[in-house]
Amino acid sequence: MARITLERVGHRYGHAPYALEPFDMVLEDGRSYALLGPSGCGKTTMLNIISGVVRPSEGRILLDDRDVTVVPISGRNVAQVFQFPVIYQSKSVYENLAFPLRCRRWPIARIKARVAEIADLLDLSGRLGKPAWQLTVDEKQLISLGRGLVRDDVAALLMDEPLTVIDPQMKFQLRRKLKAVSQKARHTVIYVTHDQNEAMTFADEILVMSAGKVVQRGTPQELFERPRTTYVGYFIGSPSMNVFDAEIGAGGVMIGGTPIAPGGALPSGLPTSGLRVGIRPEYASLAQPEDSDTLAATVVGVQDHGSVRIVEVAIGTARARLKLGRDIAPPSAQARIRLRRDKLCLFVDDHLIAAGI
Ligand SMILES: Nc1ncnc2c1ncn2[C@@H]1O[C@H](COP(=O)(O)OP(=O)(O)OP(=O)(O)O)[C@@H](O)[C@H]1O
Repeated sequence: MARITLERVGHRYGHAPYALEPFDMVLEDGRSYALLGPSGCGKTTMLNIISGVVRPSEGRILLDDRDVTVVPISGRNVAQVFQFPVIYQSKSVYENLAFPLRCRRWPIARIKARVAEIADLLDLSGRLGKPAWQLTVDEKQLISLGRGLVRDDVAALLMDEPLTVIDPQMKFQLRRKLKAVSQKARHTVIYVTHDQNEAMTFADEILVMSAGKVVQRGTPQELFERPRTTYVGYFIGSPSMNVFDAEIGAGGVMIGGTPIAPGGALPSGLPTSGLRVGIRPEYASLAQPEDSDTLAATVVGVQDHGSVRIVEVAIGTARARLKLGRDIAPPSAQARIRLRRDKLCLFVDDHLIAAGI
């Protein structure tokens, strides 16, 4: 496996604006990374630059200490799995899985053992003798995944939305298996997805992208607790972070004239405008009678999500959502809301300046 270094790598397609703005990044050997962001933000471009499908218009790429910027895909020793199955239809499942190993001239006994291991992991053991064309589309995609995983000597394993065609019931289980096998092999994995749950369960670190830039990288917990911008607050979490316009007054940070963290230590030199407060729906609750510094809210709607209820409220002109356990009775039309002050995020011009006040 390899450490991947991107030095001032940027890319434009022809004369178009940057699809990927020049940036520096090191992806550590043996870790798994998810590239997460909306359509068109540059995820696939970054993946293709790392694989060698796209030559960046600027910058250098290194696999460990080897500069591979102009080395084509065939010379980079990377495995790829795409959104849709890429397999040999006329070959058997066994032959499809064994093919990358035969190309590396592995001994037959070792090939058999490795194919058996991967087939077992992906529940393909009973179908090894079948021609691939006889399988369903999600079974074919399992073969593609198997072909990506079967070699344990690749520099990196690159996956572009690999579970798109997989049955939703199977996705969760498969994500766990993919993570287990890549951890065991100490693969350096880069996994492109739109789906934050997929990113959170699969990756050691998530790279959140927006408009050709990596706007934050971190563990799922770091992105959840300390989003560097309101964009990351909105993008990570379900429902997304509540963000309110706020002001500084005699009572400290205030929302619509109500102090929410009186006496809290505030960063010095706060501007008088552009201040916003973010709170995750998980950290907002219905206030108890003894709570002080609570916000008056009008309940707008309640959605039942099985194990939790999402309660939407209006606080002055702002809207917010709360995530309440089923053991908590849904509120009546008027409610008071408490925000956990240790979980408040303070943003100036949409950039985080303090978490917990
Ligand atoms: N071959 C190409 N030629 C010209 N422009 C391209 C090409 N491939 C991508 N782009 C443009 O580059 C930008 C980034 O695209 P990219 O496919 O990397 O984004 P993405 O985040 O992977 O999107 P999606 O999730 O929809 O696949 C987009 O504006 C896209 O239109």
